[in-house]
Amino acid sequence: MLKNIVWTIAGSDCTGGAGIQADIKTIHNLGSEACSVITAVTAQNIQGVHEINAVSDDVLISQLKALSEDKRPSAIKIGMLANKRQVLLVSDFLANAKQNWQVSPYVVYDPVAIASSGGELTEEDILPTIKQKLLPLIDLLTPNANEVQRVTGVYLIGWSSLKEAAIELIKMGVGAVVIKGGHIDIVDHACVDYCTDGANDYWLSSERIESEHSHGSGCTFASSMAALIGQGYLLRDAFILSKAYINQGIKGASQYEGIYGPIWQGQWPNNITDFPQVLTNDAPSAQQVDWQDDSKPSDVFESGFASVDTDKLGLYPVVDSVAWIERLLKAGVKTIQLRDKIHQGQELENEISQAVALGKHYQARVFINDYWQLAIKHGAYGVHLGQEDLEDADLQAIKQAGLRLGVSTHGHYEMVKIMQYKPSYLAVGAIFPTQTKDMTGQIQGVETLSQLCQLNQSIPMVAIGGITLERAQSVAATGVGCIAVVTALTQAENPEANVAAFEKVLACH
Ligand SMILES: Cc1ncc(COP(=O)(O)OP(=O)(O)O)c(N)n1
Ligand SMILES: Cc1ncsc1CCOP(=O)(O)O
Ligand SMILES: [Mg+2]
Repeated sequence: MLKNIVWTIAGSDCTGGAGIQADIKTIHNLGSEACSVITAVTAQNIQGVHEINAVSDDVLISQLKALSEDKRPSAIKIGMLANKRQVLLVSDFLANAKQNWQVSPYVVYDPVAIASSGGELTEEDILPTIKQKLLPLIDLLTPNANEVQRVTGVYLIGWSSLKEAAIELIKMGVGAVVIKGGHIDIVDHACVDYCTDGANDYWLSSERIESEHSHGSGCTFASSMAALIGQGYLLRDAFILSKAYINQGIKGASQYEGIYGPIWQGQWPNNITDFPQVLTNDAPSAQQVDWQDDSKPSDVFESGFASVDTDKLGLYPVVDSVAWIERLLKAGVKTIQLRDKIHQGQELENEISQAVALGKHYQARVFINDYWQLAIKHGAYGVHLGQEDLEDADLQAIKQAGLRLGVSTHGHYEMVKIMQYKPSYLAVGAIFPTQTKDMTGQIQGVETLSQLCQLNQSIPMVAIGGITLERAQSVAATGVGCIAVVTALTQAENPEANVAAFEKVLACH
């Protein structure tokens, strides 16, 4: 299989902990192919950088040219640029690539040299050239606190100042920003990172890990973002995965005890304890970091929602009428959802009450999609809510009424966010392209489903979207335990036979 190619344009760190060496290890270990363009050969050790040794313009250009011919990347990570000429050369190269290549590369810039412009990593002050030429070509900038302050002049003295600084950076032309929290001292016990593309904000918080081994963490983080976005992960998912990768790397670096050392560029992060918490306004983690003035603790986080009493919900048809509910319950289905997007008013209420009654009659788990008030009123087994539905729903009322709660998620970020609510199940979708609902940009694939199942071992999981009988085996092999389907039953020649066939596949896992 062809791997996704990622370039790193950066300086060599002879200790191997940062720079191009850290980038290559990260990109490779996260499953992409790493190509390198060396800007400088630094001589450094624990005491500091002794020499920069920028490569000549010709040497820089020849590397870019050679790789352009047959190793075009999906993403490029830029680190150390040693002087103004290098900034100009790389900017011209990127402008041309973005305009003329068939697939425009996603460019991540870790402005590692900015804080020391004219100092230990650059020959002269390169900041004005970077602002003028390079930043407008950058899709994602990953500065730390010092770099933010140097570029924007905004001092990070409260959480809102991160937003303020990011807006300034986006005005300078970058597509998105991650402000890394490692050097932000607004709170001392947590490390809070902020990501925005100007339209959406993502906040993560991890317990601060006290360590002497953080050399190379900025290079590693930016390379991880480039590798993951190059592989097709959304910004928010690359963000949380990269943060987990850094946490794993700092914890895993203990073999260098006693000296200032590099973080570990390990394998794919699949341990939930390495993942940060997603900050939401009402979550306990938000209180712990004094996140927003209006954030208030919510009781909803104190205990979980009612249990579905199994970790494998089996086949889960999602249907739009009482007639389908009755037919499939008769066929032996034990978990089913009424997803009625047509009826309203009294007709809708009648559908819901009949669906609930059928569930009781057949001793099956009937979930109601969207209409949580009517689900409570008619004593449904549970409700299923999407991400947007959650904003308006009274989760405490659903919990107090004893209803189970299922929630749709689309990737790592949303899954970790929703895990805080301890719902009765977590649905992941769409696994494959589907005709039933517009899921553009949200196709997860079996590999991501597998990663998510490995990460979340505490809440039952459901896979949905484009799952046919032929694909059921590969989905069930992820360990998901429940397959939700619409058309694989409602458009089947023999739905009853398909129910039995799906159940057979699921029973083997
Ligand atoms: C099991 C299951 N998973 C996901 C969905 C989608 O729910 P939602 O995101 O609320 O979208 P709509 O179904 O309302 O269009 C689901 N219904 N069931
Ligand atoms: C409701 C929903 N949510 C995510 S994908 C989807 C549709 C699944 O339908 P199908 O099984 O026909 O692909
Ligand atoms: Mg919904």
